Amino acid sequence: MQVRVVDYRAADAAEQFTRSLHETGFGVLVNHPLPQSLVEKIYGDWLGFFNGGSKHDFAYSPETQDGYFSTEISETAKGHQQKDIKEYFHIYPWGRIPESLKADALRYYEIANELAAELLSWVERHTPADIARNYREPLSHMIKDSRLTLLRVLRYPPLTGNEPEGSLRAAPHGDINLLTILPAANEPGLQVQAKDGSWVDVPSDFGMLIINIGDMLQEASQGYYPSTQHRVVNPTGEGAKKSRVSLPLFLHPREDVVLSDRYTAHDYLEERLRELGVKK
Ligand SMILES: O=C(O)CCC(=O)C(=O)O
Ligand SMILES: [Fe+2]
Repeated sequence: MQVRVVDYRAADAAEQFTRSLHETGFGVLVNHPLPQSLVEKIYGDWLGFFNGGSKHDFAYSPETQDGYFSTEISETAKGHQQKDIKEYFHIYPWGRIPESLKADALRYYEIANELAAELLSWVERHTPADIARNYREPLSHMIKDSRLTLLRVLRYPPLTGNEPEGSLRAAPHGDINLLTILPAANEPGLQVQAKDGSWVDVPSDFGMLIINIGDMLQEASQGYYPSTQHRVVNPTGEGAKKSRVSLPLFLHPREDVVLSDRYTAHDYLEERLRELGVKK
């Protein structure tokens, strides 16, 4: 399996890109409109935040899910026993954000959200009619005025050598939401699972943008767009001494959106957060 790298400016970009999403659950864009200088500034500034002590003043709220998630309470991927080796901060425009990091974070949130909405409209336009018939409302409508779209700043600390046997920076998982957009991280490690079970590196040259389908869109599209398992593997050699920073935006529908006969977005999210161990 090879995840397609598509030029955002190409005339057939939407077609190529959505085909990759249909076939693999993943797509990669180059020449996209997210400013790389802003991404790099956010990586650098937040690395400073994670290296400092004030992060503990922002301990996450289980109720609202905003704030800082330490390595101790970090997610345990669905079906796994070990916690991931990561810490992260959840940014919502209405949530708590460190004052000195706020302006850049909100600017990025807005630009990334706008691009994600455009990519979702590509997905919608390239859904076969017999599948699209079952969307309860247009996909582009599902995200309008959503308070739940979430920007996560992730920091995977350098490895100490004392990590529990078998634990990974991020164990295999599918994302919960509709669509995720993720600028390439500052270090490698992201892999996607092929249909034969093998793990394949996702093209992640610095500056590329990685997009993947989440479980909610898989549910709403009856599997036409698959939410593919992915993971972040542990580095070896020199790489093990370095932090890895990444910045996924998880595009979420409004919570009253009906995804399928089985689920509203609200019920789906609650169930998944309980499974991850970050909600009671
Ligand atoms: O850090 C990465 O590259 C991927 C992160 C991820 O898959 C997630 O947080 O859901
Ligand atoms: Fe993920």
